[in-house]
Amino acid sequence: MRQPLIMGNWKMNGSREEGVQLAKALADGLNAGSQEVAVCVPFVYVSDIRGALASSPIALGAQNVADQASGAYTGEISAAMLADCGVKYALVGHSERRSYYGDTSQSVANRFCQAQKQNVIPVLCVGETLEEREQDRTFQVVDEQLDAVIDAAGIEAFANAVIAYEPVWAIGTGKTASDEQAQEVHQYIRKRIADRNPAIAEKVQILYGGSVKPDNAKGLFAMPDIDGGLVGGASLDAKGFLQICHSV
Ligand SMILES: O=C[C@H](O)COP(=O)(O)O
Repeated sequence: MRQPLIMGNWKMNGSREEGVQLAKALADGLNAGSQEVAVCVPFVYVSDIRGALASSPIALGAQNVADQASGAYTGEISAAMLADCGVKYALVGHSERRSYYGDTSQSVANRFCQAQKQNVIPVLCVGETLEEREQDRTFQVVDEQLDAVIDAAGIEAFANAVIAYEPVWAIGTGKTASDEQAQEVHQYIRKRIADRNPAIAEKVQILYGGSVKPDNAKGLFAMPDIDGGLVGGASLDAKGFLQICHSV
């Protein structure tokens, strides 16, 4: 049985004070349940949010991690620095990183490996654009994004990683994949992992991301291969995010 995981991704939003208030509201409002909850916050607020979450089970995540261990890489944040600040998860390969900042499959694979070396759990984001879906290339795109990491890190690395399927056309658009559309790709990803290692496939959490809201979370999370959500916009509102967390 896989533990459900609900992860908020605050992206580049909010002030320090707003982040602390949001974290405190989540800590106060979260009912004990079977699910794990995490928030991926802006790097500069990691320590403040860590303080606000101190007495809660909510885990801390980062939105990216450097593809190198240390050195002259101006502006980058290493996995060791994240670990040092109590960060448990780091997103790698979010579509906004791939499309706006040129993160390649190779650099995503390097980020994944760097995170694992420091015991930060990488959350590998994969997903197709609308154009790719319309060209019937969804599975091919997901294969390429997954394989780059499997080739670099080895399939065993997925025993300690999370995958997030995020169709780019559903991110921040209000258009959610239907429960069945999302399940189809999640099942495909799990099968792809199972072809190499069935035990790891059974265990790996695969989250859905793309306009998850309080009113669609329950249906998505009820699908057999959807183990929770990576929630963007709706994670900025404590009441709505808590409703999503309580939907599993
Ligand atoms: O990381 C989260 C995803 O990009 C989804 O964002 P969204 O819930 O605003 O569509």
